[in-house]
Amino acid sequence: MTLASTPSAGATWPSWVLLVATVLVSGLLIAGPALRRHYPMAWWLLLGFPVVVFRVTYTWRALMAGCGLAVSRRPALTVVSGLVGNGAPPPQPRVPRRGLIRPTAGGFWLLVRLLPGQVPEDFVKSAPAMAEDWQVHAVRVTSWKPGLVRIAASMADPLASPRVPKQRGPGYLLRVAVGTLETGAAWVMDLRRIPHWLIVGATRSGKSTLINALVAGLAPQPVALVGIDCKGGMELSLYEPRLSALATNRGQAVKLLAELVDLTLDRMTVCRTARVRNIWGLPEKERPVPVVVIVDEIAELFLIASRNEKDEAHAAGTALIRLAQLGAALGVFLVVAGQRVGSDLGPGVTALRAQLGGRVCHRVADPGTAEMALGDLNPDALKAAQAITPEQAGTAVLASGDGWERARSHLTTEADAEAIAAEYAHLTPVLPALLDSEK
Ligand SMILES: Nc1ncnc2c1ncn2[C@@H]1O[C@H](COP(=O)(O)OP(=O)(O)OP(=O)(O)O)[C@@H](O)[C@H]1O
Repeated sequence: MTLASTPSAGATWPSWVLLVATVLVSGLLIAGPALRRHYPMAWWLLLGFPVVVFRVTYTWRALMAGCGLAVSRRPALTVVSGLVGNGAPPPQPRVPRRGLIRPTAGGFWLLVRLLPGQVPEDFVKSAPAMAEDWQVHAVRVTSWKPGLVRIAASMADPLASPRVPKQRGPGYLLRVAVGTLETGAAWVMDLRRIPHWLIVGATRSGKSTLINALVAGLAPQPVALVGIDCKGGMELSLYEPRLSALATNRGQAVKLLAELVDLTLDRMTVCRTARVRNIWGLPEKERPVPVVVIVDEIAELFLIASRNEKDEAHAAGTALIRLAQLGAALGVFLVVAGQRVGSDLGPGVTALRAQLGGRVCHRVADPGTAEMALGDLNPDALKAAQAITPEQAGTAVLASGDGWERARSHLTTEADAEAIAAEYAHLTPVLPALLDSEK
């Protein structure tokens, strides 16, 4: 009995194999472009991914050796003395062991076990070489756990045309999907997890678009939105029907911030009386409405031109810092945006930054602003932020205590945000404590 599997040299392929292969290849040639357009994931899994797996497997050893990540098997002594192995071919160097290559929506990832003496940074340095060898858009290396690194590759820039998910209903309280992360996952600003945010970016970098997306997501929720826009309200007045209060110059801002501090202190008394540590511990009926304070152009609050302004700027800075310190537990959240944020705006800025745990850095005009936004949390993220080009408006580097990543906001135009604010104007909570400040 003969077992026909792989034809030996000189043997011809059975005609049915040739027929199936011809049908498959012609089918792919005809239906391929449509499959790729309409079912990109199926296309990627059927054709792109197997090719990539082959490429990674085939180049792994040479790549590791080329990047200096392979380790010689010879004991150091034999290398020095040349006593052993004379004439024999040298043993192959050891390369780091890799795990299964797993597909993601727009790329793949794998885990790699470090060899003795290696650290994750050795692999981070080799990421550009991996991207070149595997012909992918970018490779990111992150430390997985001691002894392991995670290598993630993306085939194309997922931020070039991010997919906008359909928003269904108001979603979770204080949680808004404002864009897409580099991994293809949703970029969610969750104010209950990270209550205060600093958003920086040069002019036309995408700050307002991000705030539009945030306001559009918060407008249908039972939250109060408060605006401080000292550029005469040019940016935030668009959402005025949905704002519980709006300050359009520094005098009003100082007053409004003082009232917000008072409101926070009142809530503190309520919590203390009820013996709970934050407003979330109160029964739902007694829980005060969460307040999200959006400050556009922080520099307008801090800039000083005369002695009189110095007192106002100081008062505004102190109130913001107090809100940031007390607010998270008492349902007051801060989103502070600015084009240029530096320590030259005054000592209050650095103190405030320390309280703003979430950082979003769009393209910036000066390295100092990127340093201010990211430097204290993730110095590695600085390079990524400085590489954002004007053509990539809306792209930003996000940093928090957990790490950093690139993301792009959904393009929410001013008209969209304005329409959403008008649609949900009836949900605007009335905050008696803020009624004194000019709306
Ligand atoms: N996420 C995005 N996707 C696509 N395009 C974007 C995105 N964000 C911004 N843009 C483009 O960049 C332009 C400027 O964005 P935006 O007004 O948000 O910048 P800005 O930083 O607020 O500028 P300024 O400080 O001058 O107000 C937008 O009109 C839009 O065309």
